[in-house]
Amino acid sequence: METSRLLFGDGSMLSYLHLNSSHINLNFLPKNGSILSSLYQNRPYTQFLDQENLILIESIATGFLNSLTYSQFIGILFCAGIFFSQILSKRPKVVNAPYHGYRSRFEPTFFVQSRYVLNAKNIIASGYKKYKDTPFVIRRYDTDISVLPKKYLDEIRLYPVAKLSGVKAQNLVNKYTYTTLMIESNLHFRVLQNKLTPNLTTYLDIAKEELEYGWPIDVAQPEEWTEVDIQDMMRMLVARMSAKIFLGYPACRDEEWLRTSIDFSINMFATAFMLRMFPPWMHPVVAHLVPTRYRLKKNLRTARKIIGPLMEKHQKALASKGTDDEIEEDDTLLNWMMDNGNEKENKLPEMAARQSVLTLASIHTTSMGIANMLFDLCAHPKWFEPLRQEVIEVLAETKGQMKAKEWLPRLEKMDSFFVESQRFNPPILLAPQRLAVVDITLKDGTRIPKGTRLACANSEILNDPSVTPNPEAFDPMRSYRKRHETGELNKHLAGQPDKDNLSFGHGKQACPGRYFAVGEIKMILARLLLEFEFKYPEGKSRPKNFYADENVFPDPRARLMMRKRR
Ligand code: HEM
Repeated sequence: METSRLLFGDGSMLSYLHLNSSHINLNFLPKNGSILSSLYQNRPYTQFLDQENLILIESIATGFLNSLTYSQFIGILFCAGIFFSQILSKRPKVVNAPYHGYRSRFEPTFFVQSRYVLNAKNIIASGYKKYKDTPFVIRRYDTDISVLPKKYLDEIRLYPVAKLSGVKAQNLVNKYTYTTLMIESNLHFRVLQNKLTPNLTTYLDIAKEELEYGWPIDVAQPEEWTEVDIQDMMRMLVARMSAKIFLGYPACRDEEWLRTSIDFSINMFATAFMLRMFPPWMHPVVAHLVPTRYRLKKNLRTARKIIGPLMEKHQKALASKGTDDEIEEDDTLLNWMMDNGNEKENKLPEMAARQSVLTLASIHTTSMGIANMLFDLCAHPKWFEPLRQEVIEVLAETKGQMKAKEWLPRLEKMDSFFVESQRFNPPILLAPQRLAVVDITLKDGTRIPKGTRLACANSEILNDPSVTPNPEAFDPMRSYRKRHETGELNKHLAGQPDKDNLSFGHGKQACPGRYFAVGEIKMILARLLLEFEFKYPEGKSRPKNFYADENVFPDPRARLMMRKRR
């Protein structure tokens, strides 16, 4: 039988394991002495354990270890590693803030962290209810998160990114998901803030061209009621529209890029989620065992293959300016990034990774927003007609031209519906999230040590009766009424962060793509409402949301029935 040996102990004690293909055989030396007695000799424990007890404990331990297979043994070592590093790792928190989520004071932290994976909603909700106006701390595998009450938001938002960083608080385990570049430079943020948002309606019109192209391809066109995967359809449409504004033609028609941009987010999320379950010291090993990380690498290779020629083309176009052979090109965000990026940012691997990161931020969040609105409409079908009528009226007013500048602010009821749908289905339960880069003391003396993870319970704030009266009721015209009753027509709109609605984050670091997202969502929903009818399949109702830590998803198995409008 083939055996291998692992040396155990501290040299003075020669003990070794014989490992064969199935089970572990322990041969401890010295043979007659006991491993425990060797271990404990000259230690104070010997006062409490006589020789007989030590031998008994040793024989139980030896028997147990002998019964293990090699892989079980490694598994146990692995779990023990995780367990102890959870206990020993340094996890800064707001000073004096209580931990929340324990069932009893004897419950091991590892159990609380494990419960958080699927049960974050209940843990955050009960913490918010209990502590509301004071900070409390929740425990995730990889970190503790100090949840701040909203009274601190005005103060927090004034801190610059160098002191309270949103990007450093992202849960992407950057080193192993190739996203360190997001921390090193904010080109992806600047392009959205300085180019996309100031030219919002121009880019929405550009995106609309791609919507029209993709419509007959991605959206089923059934004459009779047909079951469809609406989430998949929406992802594809949004991926096209994003590709159009970021990369332009022909990349926006390249099936390989569209698939890659959708898959990248899934692989990134799955990789980061897996890694967060293990302590950082295990990441160099575990990262190699996570299959989605290999897919992520493949996605990045594809991104480089597709984006490389686009970058070359832009360089050539720049060189041709003012010559007789001037090269024409699309007005893309990639071009802006190249024109405004430094040498490092303009290197192909970095640019390709950054474009991929932008798809991560934009595609799934937006497509989930549309799918959720359709799920809510089917659950409350009386709202189909008012929203549809609004679209028809706006079309009539804008003489069917539907330029974004004109229709975007007019779809007020749809806007209000989205705000309510997002209240019930936030993409994340904790927003904004920040990492304290330095020690901070707030005006009331609250101390936030460097390294503390901070967040607000956005979903709980939105569902607080003091913010949203009768929060259990799905009342999609809440923000519409609020705006018209108070005359604050430019407030309470979707995508406008305020202290009571943190769905897109808060302050200067709030989502830089939010206005584009809202525009895209309205554009797609308007056309769906004009052309189709929707309902749930027989016997089905609104699908429940899924939770993974604080992230929220619609059930991926959920289906809708659709047919062309009659
Ligand atoms: C319904 C759709 C969307 C939702 C709910 C959403 C939500 C968010 C939230 C909550 C944040 C964190 C903000 C903070 O920490 O204060 C964020 C960040 C971000 N979002 Fe969005 N987002 C959406 C769509 C988009 C789109 C369409 C884009 C791009 C066009 C985009 C680009 C980004 C980027 C780049 C960041 C990270 C900024 C940074 O590096 O700090 N998002 N988003």
